[in-house]
Formats: sequence, structure tokens, C-alpha cells
Amino acid sequence: MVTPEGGKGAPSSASHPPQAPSLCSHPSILAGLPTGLSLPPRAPPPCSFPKGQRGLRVPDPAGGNGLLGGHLRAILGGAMEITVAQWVLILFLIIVPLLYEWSASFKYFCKMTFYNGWILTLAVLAIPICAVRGRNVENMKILRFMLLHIKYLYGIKIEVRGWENFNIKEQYVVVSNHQSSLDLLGMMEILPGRCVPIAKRELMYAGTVGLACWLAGVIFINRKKTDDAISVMSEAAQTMIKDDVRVWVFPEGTRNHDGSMLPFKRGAFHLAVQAQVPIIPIVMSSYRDFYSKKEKKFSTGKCMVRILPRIETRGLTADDVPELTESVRRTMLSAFLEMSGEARDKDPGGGQ
Ligand SMILES: CCCCC/C=C\C/C=C\CCCCCCCC(=O)SCCNC(=O)CCNC(=O)[C@H](O)C(C)(C)COP(=O)(O)OP(=O)(O)OC[C@H]1O[C@@H](n2cnc3c(N)ncnc32)[C@H](O)[C@@H]1OP(=O)(O)O
Ligand SMILES: CCCCCCCC/C=C\CCCCCCCC(=O)OC[C@@H](O)COP(=O)(O)O
Repeated sequence: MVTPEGGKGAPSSASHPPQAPSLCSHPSILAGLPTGLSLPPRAPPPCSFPKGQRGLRVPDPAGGNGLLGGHLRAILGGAMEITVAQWVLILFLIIVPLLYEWSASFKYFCKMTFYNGWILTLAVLAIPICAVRGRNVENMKILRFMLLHIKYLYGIKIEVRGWENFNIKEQYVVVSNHQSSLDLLGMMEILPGRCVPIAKRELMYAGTVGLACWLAGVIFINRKKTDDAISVMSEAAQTMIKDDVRVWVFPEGTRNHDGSMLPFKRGAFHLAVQAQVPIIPIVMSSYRDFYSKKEKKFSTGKCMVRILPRIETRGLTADDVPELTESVRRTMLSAFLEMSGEARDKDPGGGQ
């Protein structure tokens, strides 16, 4: 008889410790081997557990040595072997979805991290495409196209009113309220052609996003150096006319989460007066029903965007800027309060 150990005669359990019988060592398999064929001496059975490997041993339902029992053990033993790393992964996959459902703060954290991460990733794709043209306002169309889907990912409905107020062929300055980086979604929904935003200089250093913004012609200003910021904006006034460009400014100068509008800075209004172009105010309704940085809340919801009628600046001078600034802010604030109530009333369940 050929033994798994390769010798003839009875298996020498005295010289070798007993091993778990494997499929390959079963007599019915070995019976098929040509007479005289011997396996290498002391070769480890290929289907048994490697020596020292830890894992769950499955009891043999067929009584220990049957073909079925050996086979099952080999399969189940391999499948049920769970390392520490796998346990960690399993716990992670269970705990993360539970936390996501139960903890609003965790959900907020995940959604914001994905928002920033996703935009940084999209920028990686956008950069080589935009680089073909170099720094060019036409690249903003590419960024817009690549960002438009994000509202669907986040279940944010954007309803736009006042499209007709954009029916102007010439240049203009857009001014809009600034609640959060989510404003990017409303902005991309309606961004007119050849329109570039004015952004704080820090954004230029935000990795791939900064480079994509630069390639799309975003105008960066240093808020810490007023004179520099003013001279960049004065330059922008000339560029608007010379290169047929529109400019988008957030006149609050920073994000404002308190459900109102901060006092407006005057840069955008000086810009419009210097270029003698109209101002188009844009108002985005409050996000409070679905988003709050303070309360760490971020659910699905609805935002209304209203494009208000243009305000002419022809004939105005720098002396008129303070009054112009105040009157535009009053108009925008009243639209904001009206729309924010309206958005909530129309969608009282908003923010599931
Ligand atoms: C697919 C992958 C995509 C990847 C990329 C993803 C996205 C890309 C797409 C788009 C991204 C864009 C999104 C950008 C959003 C960024 C938003 C921001 O960064 S907001 C912050 C920056 N913006 C602003 O600050 C604009 C508003 N600020 C102003 O207008 C300010 O006035 C200022 C010019 C910055 C100066 O501010 P400062 O506080 O220093 O001074 P004052 O406002 O008090 O002004 C002092 C004094 O100067 C007068 N003044 C101001 N401007 C002018 C001017 N142009 N000419 C002459 N005089 C000016 C002002 O009136 C004051 O004088 P006085 O008090 O006598 O009136
Ligand atoms: C290697 C560097 C990595 C940096 C990581 C940067 C993460 C940012 C990535 C993606 C953000 C995409 C959204 C960008 C557009 C929104 C810009 C914005 O909202 O800026 C805020 C600015 O208006 C006012 O700033 P403050 O409220 O004064 O503060």
C-alpha cells in the first residue's frame, strides 16, 4: 500500500506526528494512482492547513475522515479564516454606516470631507484639459460642466428664477450672498459665459483646486493687503472691457452662516462704477433647513436662486458707491428673507 508518507506498508505514525487527513491523502484518490507511484517523502498535504496558520477549524460533519468531510474542512477552513486586519475592516464596514445613520455630526463630517475630496479629485481631471488652453476664462465652462452633478450626489434641488435678467450681451458685475463653500453649487447652476469669480488668495494654494481655478481665470485678491486688492480690482475693471469678461464677487467678503447678510464691502461696486457696467444681484436662499456648520447638520434639501434685475451704474462716480452699495444690499436682503421663508414653506419637510 502506498502511504501519504511515500513508503509501502502501514503508515508510520510512530515516526511522524499524525496529520489531518486531506482530500489528496484519501485512499479513494490514492487508489487511482499507478502502482509503485510514490509521493515525495514527508511532503505536506497540499490541502491541509499550513503549519502554524491560525484559523477556525470546522468540525467534520462526515465523521472526521470522509472525503466530504475533508473537502468541506478545506473549503470552510480557508473561507472562515479571519485575520485581525479583516476583523477591523468588517467592524469598519458595520460601524461607519450605523454611525452615518445615527449621528448627524458624523454625517456632516463625512459629507463635507467627501465634498472637498471630490472637488480636489475632479480638479485633477480638469487640470490637463484646461491646461491645453492655458489660463483662459473659457476654461470656466469645463469646471462648471464637471461640477454640475454634485447637487444630485447630495440631493440638493436648486430652483432658479429670473433667467431673463441675464439677457444682456455686455459685461456686468454679479454680486451674491456667501453662506458656505456649498455656494459653488448654486454658482455653477447659473454661471454665465465668460464670467470669473473673485476669490481670496488662499484658494490659489488649495492644491489641485487652486491650479484649476487659476487656469479658469479666477481673480485672486489678498484680503490682508487692501491696496493690493484694490489695484487687482481696478485692473479687473479694465480687463472686463478689454477682454469681454464678467466678474462674480461675494461682497460680504467672507462666508456668513447666521441666516442674514453681513455689511457689504465696496470693492464690487467700485469695480462696476469704474467699468461703467451694470450690477446683477444674485440671491441664494438660506441653507438652514438642510445645512448648518454650527449645528453640524447636512441633509438633503432645496435652495432657491434668484437672479434680480440689473442695476445700472452708467454716469455714477466713486462718490455714489456708498449709497449704491447700501441700496443693492437692501434689495438683496429683502429678497433673501422672502425667499428663505418661501423655500421653507414650499418644502416644509426639507432636510430629511
Ligand atoms: C472640476 C474641478 C473644479 C475645481 C475648482 C473648483 C471650483 C472652481 C470654480 C470656481 C471657484 C470660485 C469660487 C470662489 C469663491 C471664493 C469666495 C471668496 O473667496 S470671498 C473672499 C474674497 N472676496 C472678497 O473679499 C470680495 C469682496 N471684498 C471687497 O470688495 C473689499 O472691498 C476689498 C477690495 C477686498 C478690500 O477689502 P478691505 O476689507 O481690505 O477694505 P475695505 O472694503 O474697507 O475698503 C477700503 C477702502 O477702499 C475702497 N475700495 C475698495 N475697493 C476699491 C476699488 N476697487 N477701487 C477704489 N476704492 C476701493 C473702499 O470703498 C474703502 O474706502 P471707503 O471706506 O472710503 O469707502
Ligand atoms: C494641499 C492643500 C490642500 C488644501 C485642501 C483644500 C480643500 C478645499 C477643496 C475644495 C473646496 C472646494 C470649494 C472651493 C470653492 C469655495 C471657496 C470658498 O467658499 O472659500 C471661502 C471664502 O470665500 C471665504 O473664506 P472665509 O469664510 O473668509 O474663510
